[in-house]
Amino acid sequence: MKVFTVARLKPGETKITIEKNQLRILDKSYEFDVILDEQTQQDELYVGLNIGQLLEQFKNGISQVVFCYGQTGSGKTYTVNQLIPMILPQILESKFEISFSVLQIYNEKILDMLYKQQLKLRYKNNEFVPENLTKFICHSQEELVKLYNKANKNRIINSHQLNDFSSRSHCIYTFHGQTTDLQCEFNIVDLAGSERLNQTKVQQIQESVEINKSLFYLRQVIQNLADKVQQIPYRQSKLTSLLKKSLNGKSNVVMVICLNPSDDNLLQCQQSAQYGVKARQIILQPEQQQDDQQRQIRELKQQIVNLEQQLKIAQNTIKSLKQNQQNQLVQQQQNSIQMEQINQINNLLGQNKKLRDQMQHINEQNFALSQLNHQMQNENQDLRDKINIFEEIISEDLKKNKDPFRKDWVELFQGEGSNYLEIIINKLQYYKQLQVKYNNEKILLNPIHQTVKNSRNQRSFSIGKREFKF
Ligand SMILES: Nc1ncnc2c1ncn2[C@@H]1O[C@H](COP(=O)(O)OP(=O)(O)OP(=O)(O)O)[C@@H](O)[C@H]1O
Repeated sequence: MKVFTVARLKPGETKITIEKNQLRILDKSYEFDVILDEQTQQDELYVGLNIGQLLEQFKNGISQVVFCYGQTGSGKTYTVNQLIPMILPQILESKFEISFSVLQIYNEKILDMLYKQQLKLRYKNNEFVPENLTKFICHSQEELVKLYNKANKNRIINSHQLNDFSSRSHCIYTFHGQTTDLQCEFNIVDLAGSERLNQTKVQQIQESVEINKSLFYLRQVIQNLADKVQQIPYRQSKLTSLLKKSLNGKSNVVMVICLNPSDDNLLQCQQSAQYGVKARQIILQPEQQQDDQQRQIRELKQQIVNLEQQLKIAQNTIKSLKQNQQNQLVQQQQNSIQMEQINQINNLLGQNKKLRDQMQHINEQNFALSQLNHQMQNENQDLRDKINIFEEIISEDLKKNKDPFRKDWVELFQGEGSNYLEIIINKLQYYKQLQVKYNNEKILLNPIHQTVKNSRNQRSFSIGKREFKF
């Protein structure tokens, strides 16, 4: 897509001829997309400039810029004045919030036409922006008309030799469209007239020098854009700086070449037409402009949402960690209680084992004791039997007056003594020892009483109820 170029002829006698979209000026031909002759009416201007389509594109967020270029008195302001009233009612019929601003560049100074103040140019986000430019938000056509008239009233107009109502400044009318995420502009640029210096009064020379200088730089920018030169010298003038965003290829551009076709202006017409032809070579790729500020706000808002979500997750994590910590504490307490219980159980088991060992030992002792008891009882019984036998024998012997210490008794207790008395004493000692060993338990039925010595140094002992003295 290229810059759309339109040639518009001001009414008047002329030698310029039109063949389809070719303009013949003197010996040269110039091709345009559309040529509007001197008879063109306002509605035909609307169609010729394709305004309906420009407005549609604007409503889709694509910026538009219409330049009116030409020598002084060629009908630039006339064209702009026809154009803007046709745009006003329709531009409000969009999804955008519309605000309106007007600025002019006069002697390289930028002036706010709605607030009458000089503005500074600031380089921001790769663009030149007039600082503090007044933008009035408009909701009705009447508001827009009022502002438009106010701006025109403030515009610096000077009478000079060539045009009694010549505008000596470049003027940029801008409709700003803004949605939450898109911003676009519809710019109408009424350039100051190019003229030859020798045709101007001396006191207006400074104005003309500045105008011609800025138009020269604009021509240079357009030449470089057409030739696809990498470095475009936008910074050389306020005009080219401000038009950078319109000419950077992302906006749709319409160039209206206004021609005053009278005979003494034919060379000027050739220069202007040549300018249009050059502009027609510029390649454009119009696209929607994201509102960087809004985009940043949106991104920041999204970041806030993300951070809030992360915060929530972190809070939940902390909560569950605390819960876990508490659970762990409870678990630890339970574990220590369980450990204590286990230790107690182990202690009890240890004690139990000791007790069982003791029990086992006691059982073994009991078993040994019962065996010993059994053995003692047997021995006791044996002894009783022997004592009974002794008693019988002794009583028999006593009856028969026989010596009770007979040798045959000793045979009965073989190995336990050499005589009856020794045998009895040994047995008594043995039973004593057993009594001491087994805690004086009366496990023995001791029928034999201890021997004692009497005053006559007689020893006696008793067996059962009997007493023996010797
Ligand atoms: N198409 C047209 N039909 C009728 N009159 C026109 C037309 N174009 C321009 N004129 C008249 O020509 C005169 C100069 O036009 P205009 O002021 O628009 O020129 P200009 O290019 O803006 O000049 P300057 O650059 O000096 O401001 C005005 O009186 C205007 O009414």
